[in-house]
Amino acid sequence: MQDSLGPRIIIALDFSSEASALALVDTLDPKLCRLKVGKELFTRCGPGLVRKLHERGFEVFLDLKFHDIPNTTSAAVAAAAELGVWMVNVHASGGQKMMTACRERLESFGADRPLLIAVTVLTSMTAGDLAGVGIEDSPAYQVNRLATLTRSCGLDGVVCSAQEAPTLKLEQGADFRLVTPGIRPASSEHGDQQRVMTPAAAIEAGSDYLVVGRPITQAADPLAALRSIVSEIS
Ligand SMILES: O=c1ccn([C@@H]2O[C@H](COP(=O)(O)O)[C@@H](O)[C@H]2O)c(=O)[nH]1
Repeated sequence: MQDSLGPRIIIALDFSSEASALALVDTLDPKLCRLKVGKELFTRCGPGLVRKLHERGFEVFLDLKFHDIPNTTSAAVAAAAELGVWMVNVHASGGQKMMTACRERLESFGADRPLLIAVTVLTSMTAGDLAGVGIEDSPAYQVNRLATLTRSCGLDGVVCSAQEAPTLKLEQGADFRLVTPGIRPASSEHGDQQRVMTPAAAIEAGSDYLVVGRPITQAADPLAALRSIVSEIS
């Protein structure tokens, strides 16, 4: 699906080496997808790998989920902006002062700044997992609470599951970006994901960007798996 949002699929490059990540990337087309670099690949390969993805024409979501004091976190998102990434994220549970500091720090990058979004409740978590960290509310309630805080700090959107997307689109507005992992084509195993949805249902629910990892990266033919998802949401 191509519209004003650009490619809606973000492939999670959860690989343990640059060689394995680039072997996949070199089969892909930047017109069909963006790429996500997360904690393992970035910790192993660093900013140089992000530059190689940029050289190949891909926009990069740097998914490091920063969570620290405002001074530290805002400096980290500025470093991501200097790297030229398309999107960067923090944890909404870092709170109002941390998120506001990050948003303000990115203002100096003007129109070239990355999109800044916040993680609400991880898609691997259930109500029971939330209770285990002292939150007795449902995932849907907690996601909406953190999304409201995120929007009030002026961020561009949140990471949530597609199951929460219909409520968030209504309550937070159409322009507030919803980035949804936990995407599972009907035939795919859920693995550690708990709050899941199929690609077509996620778009129908109001997701702006679908984060897809293993259903593509572990497929026998990753490009065919990507094309199948692009076709499903078109
Ligand atoms: O709530 C969240 C936040 C981030 N992720 C990340 O998305 C991908 C999902 O990969 P799959 O293989 O499709 O499960 C992965 O990189 C996570 O770190 C998430 O799943 N949920």
